[in-house]
Amino acid sequence: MEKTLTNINLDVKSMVLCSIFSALYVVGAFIQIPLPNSDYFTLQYLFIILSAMVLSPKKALLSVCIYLALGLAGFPVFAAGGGITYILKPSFGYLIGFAVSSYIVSYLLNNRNKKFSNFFMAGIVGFLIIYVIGFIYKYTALNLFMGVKTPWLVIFLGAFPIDMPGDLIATILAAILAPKIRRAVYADGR
Ligand SMILES: O=C(O)CCCC[C@@H]1SC[C@@H]2NC(=O)N[C@@H]21
Repeated sequence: MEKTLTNINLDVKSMVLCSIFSALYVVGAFIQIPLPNSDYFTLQYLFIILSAMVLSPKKALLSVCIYLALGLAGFPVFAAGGGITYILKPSFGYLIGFAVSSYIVSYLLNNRNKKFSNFFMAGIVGFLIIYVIGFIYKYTALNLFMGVKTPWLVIFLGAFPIDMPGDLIATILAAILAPKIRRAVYADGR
């Protein structure tokens, strides 16, 4: 299809947004409360879900991949630093979950009515993806890679009192903010 000036403008706009979100994941990782069992309450989740609600599936995934590449290359942009050995850390599963959920949440919203309930439901799917992948990885990392015997209940209870309620509130916040950001950014009502 022929590229019009408007198409190019929109593309530049979403690429800029994509980079802004990658930077926000870094900021989100710095705003944190360290918790037991290599867990951290951070604002990464809020920005991941928000970007998935605002960007197209490929752009949302790209913004997370840029972030992961920066961290794995050694920049201390994750909650506990960075570097290739970060893949052995118990919290790395959440980072994988960010990539998977960013694509799926955005995909679920494609061509959907942009009402709060659709944003919220898609966000809840993202929440479940991040926690399921995060928990399985954390269990494997602690029990197998690090040899620290940790039952599933301890993994679940570690995230239950602070992370999960915080991220449910973040999902609501993202579902409220996303339609407003989309209206401001996409003049074509996407
Ligand atoms: O090591 C990292 O950078 C990833 C940290 C991930 C923290 C997870 S995301 C889901 C849950 N909610 C939080 O606030 N913390 C955990």
